[in-house]
Amino acid sequence: MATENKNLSEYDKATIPNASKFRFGIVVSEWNEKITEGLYKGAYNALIENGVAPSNIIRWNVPGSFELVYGCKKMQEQMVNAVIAIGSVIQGETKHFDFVCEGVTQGIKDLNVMRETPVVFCVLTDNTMQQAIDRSGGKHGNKGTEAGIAAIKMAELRKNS
Ligand SMILES: Nc1c(NC[C@H](O)[C@H](O)[C@H](O)CO)[nH]c(=O)[nH]c1=O
Ligand SMILES: CC(=O)[C@@H](O)COP(=O)(O)O
Repeated sequence: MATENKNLSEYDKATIPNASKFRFGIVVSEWNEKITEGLYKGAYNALIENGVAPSNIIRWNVPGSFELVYGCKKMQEQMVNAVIAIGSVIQGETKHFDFVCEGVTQGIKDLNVMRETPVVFCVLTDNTMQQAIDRSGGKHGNKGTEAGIAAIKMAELRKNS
C-alpha cells in the first residue's frame, strides 16, 4: 500500500504498549531542517502521548542523513530502549541522492542486525520538497508519528524477547 492510500499519523491507541518506563534516543539530520523538525515533532508527540516522560527522550543532531548511521551507533550505546533516525533526502541534479539513501538505509539496517537496540528508520527519500512536506505533517500525515509508534512497539518486543 502506498503512502497516498494511508495516513501516516493514524494509529489505534488501544494497541500501543505502555511506554512509561522506556527511554528513547532520537537522532535528527540538519539537512532539510524544515522537514526533519516536522518529523521530530511527530515522533516526540507520539512518544509523549503514549506515556513517555520528556526526561526519557534524548535528542542529538547530525549534519546530514549520511551521518545518521554514526549518530545512531553512538546513541545505541546510551541507556535507551530504542533509537529513531530522522532524516529527509530530496533528489537533486545528480546521483548523490542514490548514494546517500543507500548508505543510510544499509547502515541503519546493519545497526539493527549487529546490535541489540532497535533503530527505527524515519528517513524520507523524496523526489520533491512537496512530497517531503506531505509526509512530515502534510496531507499524508507525519512519518515521525509512525516512527514514534514503531519505536514503542520495538522497545516492547525487545523487552519481551
Ligand atoms: N542532499 C542531502 C544530504 N546530503 C548530505 C549528506 O547526508 C552528508 O551529510 C554529506 O555527504 C557529508 O557526509 N543529506 C540529507 O540528509 N538530505 C539531502 O537531501
Ligand atoms: C541528496 C543530495 O545529496 C542532493 O540533494 C544534492 O543535490 P545535487 O544532486 O544537485 O548535488
